[in-house]
Amino acid sequence: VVGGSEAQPHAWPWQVSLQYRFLYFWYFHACGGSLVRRGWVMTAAHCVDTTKTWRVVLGDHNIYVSEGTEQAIAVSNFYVHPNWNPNSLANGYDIALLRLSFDATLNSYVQLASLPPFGQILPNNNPCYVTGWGYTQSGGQLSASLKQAYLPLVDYSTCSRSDWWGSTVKTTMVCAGGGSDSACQGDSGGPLNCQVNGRYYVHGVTSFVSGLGCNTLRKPTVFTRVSAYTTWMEGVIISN
Ligand SMILES: C[C@H](NC(=O)[C@H](CCCC[NH3+])NC(=O)C(F)(F)F)C(=O)Nc1ccc(C(F)(F)F)cc1
Repeated sequence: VVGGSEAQPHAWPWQVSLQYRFLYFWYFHACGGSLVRRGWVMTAAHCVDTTKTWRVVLGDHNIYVSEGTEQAIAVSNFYVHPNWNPNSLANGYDIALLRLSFDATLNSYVQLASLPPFGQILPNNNPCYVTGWGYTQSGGQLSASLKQAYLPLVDYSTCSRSDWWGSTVKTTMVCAGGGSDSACQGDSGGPLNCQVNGRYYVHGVTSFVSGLGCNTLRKPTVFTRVSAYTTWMEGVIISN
C-alpha cells in the first residue's frame, strides 16, 4: 500500500497473508487474501503458483513478529477461475479460492469477510479501503505491519476513459483511487473493503496497478469485482 497509514491491529480480521515456503522452513509473504469460510480463502489467480508450498496466516498484524494472535494453516487445494489466462491480466477472471487443510478458529482476530450480493455495482466515490502488506512505494519493499489506504471507488465510465485505463478495464473489474494512494506489489489478492450502509463488504480482489508505478495518476488500482463471481465461488465451495 502506497500512502495511507498503518491499520489498527485486527481492524480487518478477514485479511490473510498468503506465504510460500523457501529454504526448508522459512516462509515469504507473496500476496494477500480474504477468509470467506472457515476453510476457504479468496485471493487473486495471479498469486497462485502450484509448484510452491503455500500457507495462509490469519490474525496477523506484523508479519515478522509472532504476536500470539496468528493462525498459520497449510493450503491443501487451489481452485483458479477456469477462464483465467496468466498471459492476459486485462481479460479479468483474476480470482481463486484456496482450500485450507483445516478450519480456522473464529475469534476477535479472525473473522469471515462479508461478500456483496451477486451483481451489485457500487456508485462512484463509494468509500473503500485497500489493505495489505505490499510495497509502501513503487520499487520499494513490503510493509512489516498491515496498512490501509482510503481509495474512493471509481465507476466504470470514468475508469474506462482513454486517459484512464481505457479498454484494459472490464465491467468484471472495480477501480478505486487514482490519486497518490494505491495498492502495490504484495497487496495482490487482498481485499478492497467498501462501506455499504455502515458495514464493510469485500467488493474487490486486488489485481493490478500501472506498470509505470503503483500510484500513477489516473491509473487507479484495479480489482476483480467480487460481485461478478459469488455464484462461481458458491459452486466451488459447496462441491468441495
Ligand atoms: C507491475 C504491475 N504489477 C501488477 O499490477 C501486479 C500484477 C502482476 C501480474 C502479472 N505478473 N499486481 C499488483 O502489483 C497489485 F498489488 F496491485 F495487485 C503490472 O504488471 N501491471 C500491469 C501489467 C499488465 C497490464 C495490462 F493488463 F494492461 F496488460 C496492466 C498492468
